[in-house]
Amino acid sequence: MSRLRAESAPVSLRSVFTDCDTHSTTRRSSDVSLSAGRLSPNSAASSDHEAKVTTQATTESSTVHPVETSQPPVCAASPPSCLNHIYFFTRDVPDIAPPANVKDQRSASPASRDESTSSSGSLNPLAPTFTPSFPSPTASRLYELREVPGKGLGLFAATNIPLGARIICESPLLTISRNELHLVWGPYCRLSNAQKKAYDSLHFYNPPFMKLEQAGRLQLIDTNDTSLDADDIDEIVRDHVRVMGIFATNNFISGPAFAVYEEASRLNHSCIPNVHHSYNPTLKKLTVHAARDIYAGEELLTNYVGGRFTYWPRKRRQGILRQQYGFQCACVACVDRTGQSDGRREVMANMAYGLMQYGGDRHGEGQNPYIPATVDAALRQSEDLITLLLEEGITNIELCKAYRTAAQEALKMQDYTKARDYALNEAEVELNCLGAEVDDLVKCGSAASVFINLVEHEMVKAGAIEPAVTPRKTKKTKKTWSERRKVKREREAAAQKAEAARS
Ligand SMILES: C[S@@+](CC[C@H](N)C(=O)[O-])C[C@H]1O[C@@H](n2cnc3c(N)ncnc32)[C@H](O)[C@@H]1O
Repeated sequence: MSRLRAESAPVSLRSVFTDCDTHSTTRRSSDVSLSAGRLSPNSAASSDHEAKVTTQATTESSTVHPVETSQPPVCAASPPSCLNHIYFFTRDVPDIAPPANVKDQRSASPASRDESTSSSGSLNPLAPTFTPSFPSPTASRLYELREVPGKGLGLFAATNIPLGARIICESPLLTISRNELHLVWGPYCRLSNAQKKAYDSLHFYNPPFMKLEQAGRLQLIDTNDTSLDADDIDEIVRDHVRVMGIFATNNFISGPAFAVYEEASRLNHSCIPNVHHSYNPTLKKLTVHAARDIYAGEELLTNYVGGRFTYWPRKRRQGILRQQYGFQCACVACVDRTGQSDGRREVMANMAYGLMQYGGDRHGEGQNPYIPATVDAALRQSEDLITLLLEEGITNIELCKAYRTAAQEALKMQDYTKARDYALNEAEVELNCLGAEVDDLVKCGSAASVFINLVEHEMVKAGAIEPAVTPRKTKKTKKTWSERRKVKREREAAAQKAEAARS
């Protein structure tokens, strides 16, 4: 997570949206969503809110990029990432670019489909309904902390958790405003004793590239205290290293800041996560949602390195995780020696990059067989990307982005029904990953609900649907799409509960 001088680091997720700077760090078009949004380990995954907007290819996890510099150390993880709501393909995605000798592997892809099945065949990406199969849980606490062999502590489902359920909604324990680890000491000293105890109990890792000891000593030079002897200095440096190392290993990108959480920082990593973490600027809390149905007893696993890292091959992902967090990932995707997972991810990277190039800067055109030649081909490629994501078990913000792209291409083809269906799927995934409080995305114009309105507007213009009857103006404001959806979900959950009680 932490690194020295993160500012110079690559982009963060947050920076994904240039023109929507409510949470400035979070969205900027040139970033892709990287990771979970932590500076360090965790930072990658989650500033989901941020992640949604970005491009798919460029992001980095905040934590993950070590910066070679002689500056004082900082948070590694941070660069920018926030994954939360940011998604979308933009133009600037060099990191995801396929190598120059890229070959068209579509035909080799396990999920490739032939032309005859392209839009409506058995791999129909419209099929998923994202409907949870468990009733809403009644337990007040959905998870418990347990030891996990080889991983330290981790969080486990204490009950069956349905897709989309909010598992954690937590305020930060310690926050710093920039990704510079030396900033952690001040806020740490201001914690209460109980908070310090909680902080000190979190996992400590000292990533060698962060040179934390050097950083601690530099901080002491600043104090210029001549009364300290060598032992005092060693002890103080050890304390600084511990406090910075804990932050580096446990922080999440949290809006414009970086924060460590008492509960969420216990989440371990998987490259095929079953939960999605994201900082919610409306709630000012980190939320963790079930990205699929999770059975009681399963470990809750988030992705420390989301965004563009999603598409990286196993070795590259593992390298980052080893460097930043000091562990060897042994998730299903990382132990797959058949090459299927890596093959899928490589094809997905090429497809995502080709779609971005198609929609924007066609740099390298002619060399990249994944730049679609027509709108129809772009639609099919985005559908294939969805299929591959689903096959790989990735049901988070990257999937949102892919649905949006498919919906946009369908709209260009004036296939309004399909455009709306994909937009609705995107909205489902958004709701499952982020919850209904996406005011920041609505404000930026990137929320799924905003896009659905646009699609419906186009449908009305084309005469495909009747215009909605304009309600008489009253003082009461109209419910947003996501609010209506939330109410519907609550009703469905209540009905399921009643049904479960009856049986
Ligand atoms: C944010 S902490 C997660 C909670 C931590 N396991 C604990 O005991 O508090 C990150 C650290 O957890 C461990 N970890 C996370 N995911 C892991 C995985 N998939 N395999 C092994 N260790 C993992 C690594 O030591 C990593 O530095």
